[in-house]
Amino acid sequence: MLTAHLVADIRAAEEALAATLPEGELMRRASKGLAERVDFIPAGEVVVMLIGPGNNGGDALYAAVHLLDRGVRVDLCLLDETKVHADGLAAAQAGGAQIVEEPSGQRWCLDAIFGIGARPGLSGKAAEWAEWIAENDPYTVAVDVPSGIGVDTATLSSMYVTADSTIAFGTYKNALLATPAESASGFPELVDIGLGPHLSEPSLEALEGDDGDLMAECFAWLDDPASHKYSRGVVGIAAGSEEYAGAAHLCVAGAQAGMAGMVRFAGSQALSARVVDRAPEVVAAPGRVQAWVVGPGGGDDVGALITAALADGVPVVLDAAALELEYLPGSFDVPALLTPHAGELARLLDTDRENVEADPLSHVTRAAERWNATVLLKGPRTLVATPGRATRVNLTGSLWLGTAGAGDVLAGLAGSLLAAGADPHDAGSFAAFLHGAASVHANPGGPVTASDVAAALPVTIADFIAGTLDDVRDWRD
Ligand SMILES: NC(=O)C1=CN([C@@H]2O[C@H](COP(=O)(O)OP(=O)(O)OC[C@H]3O[C@@H](n4cnc5c(N)ncnc54)[C@H](O)[C@@H]3O)[C@@H](O)[C@H]2O)[C@@H](O)CC1
Repeated sequence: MLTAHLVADIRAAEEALAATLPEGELMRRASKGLAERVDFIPAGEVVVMLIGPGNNGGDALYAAVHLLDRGVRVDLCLLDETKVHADGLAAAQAGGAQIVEEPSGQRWCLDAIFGIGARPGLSGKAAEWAEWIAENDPYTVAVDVPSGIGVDTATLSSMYVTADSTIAFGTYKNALLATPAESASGFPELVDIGLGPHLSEPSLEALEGDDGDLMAECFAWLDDPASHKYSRGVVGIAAGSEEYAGAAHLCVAGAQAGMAGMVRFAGSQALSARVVDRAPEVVAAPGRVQAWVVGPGGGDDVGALITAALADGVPVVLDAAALELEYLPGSFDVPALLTPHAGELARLLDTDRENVEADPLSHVTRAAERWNATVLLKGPRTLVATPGRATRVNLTGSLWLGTAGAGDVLAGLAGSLLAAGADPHDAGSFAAFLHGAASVHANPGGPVTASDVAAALPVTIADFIAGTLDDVRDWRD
């Protein structure tokens, strides 16, 4: 699992660690790690380092010494000559770094204007440098975080640096993993400076390919050779309508590909007949379920279906047509997973889609607290927020997953994990992870249909549990 921490927690950890180390050791570790991570810059090339007033600039100045040692030339642009890491500057200059007035012509750039001490936005010289990067497109490496973005909020500002890669120290920051700020960080890499034992709970987590054992832990019956379809759980699907019959099929396909032992379908006689015709394993008779999925492609009866599902007192997944304010209780008293996209979440929170997209972390957290539920906000980096838990951000999948019906498959899959024993936070985040991974497996680098994704899920799940899943992260290089 990748983890990101808030600035205040990182500072506390750095303080605790620094107290156990010789003076300056942390910056030595950071700058050495930084220099190692940019070893692809060839000797003889010129790197321009944009140096701000704090320790972020200090990291780059000490890294300059390593680069100079191996024949890379270093130009330094100082944001403020009166506020610069003096010892770092002296070391870089002693190694042969030149101070230049402004960046011009260099093909390599290190953004060390601001690190975790940054306030969002850039002005004056820093803004001019960010414009120079945007116009001239040098290969840009951000030191710890790209300057100008909201480090904790993962928001963008009116002016910020867009990097090709970011070398982060100690832990990821929210801005390196969550949208929209992650788009400015390029490919983020981590340098271990020994912070781990001093870090508190993460603010953000991201599942990785080798986290299959975490998913397996959610399902006690996996260890029981005598488990049967009912011990695996029954998921009830109330999806589809005359107009959107396909949603019923896709939601059922997602549910069948998941962990539950049985799928029960609740719908009109005509729709039920179609579903069973296509998926003969589905039971279309009333009966007990361990979780309900309500809403994908839903029609006029969605309100009644939600009322019936909630009356069962079992966990629920509410998606699409079910995500109307009038249908939701003031606060859920059953485990609930809501799966809106940005537009649906905006409607629920009475705001605009643009506001949600500009600051998804705060909106998804607000909604989770407002309804005492898990909220899975679908998007290029799907977020799963639950009160009292670290929010999870999903890194699998690609833009090809933006296809009709993909959400129906996701809702069915999440319901299947919920019915099989996972809590809504795990069900939502593992479903998002598997859904993205399956889309990559189904056709790496090309178009997929929602049916392709559902079809690729069982093997993806097997690989994930076995720990043999290929890298399915989409760092969008
Ligand atoms: N604290 C430590 O022990 C370590 C810190 N490290 C580095 O230190 C960085 C943090 O250093 P600092 O706390 O000095 O903070 P920064 O280097 O991020 O700089 C903060 C300074 O910039 C100013 N500033 C911030 N945003 C601004 C804006 N938008 N416009 C104008 N001025 C702005 C602040 O007023 C402050 O003076 C980390 O990101 C990391 O690179 C690493 O060396 C690892 C160890």
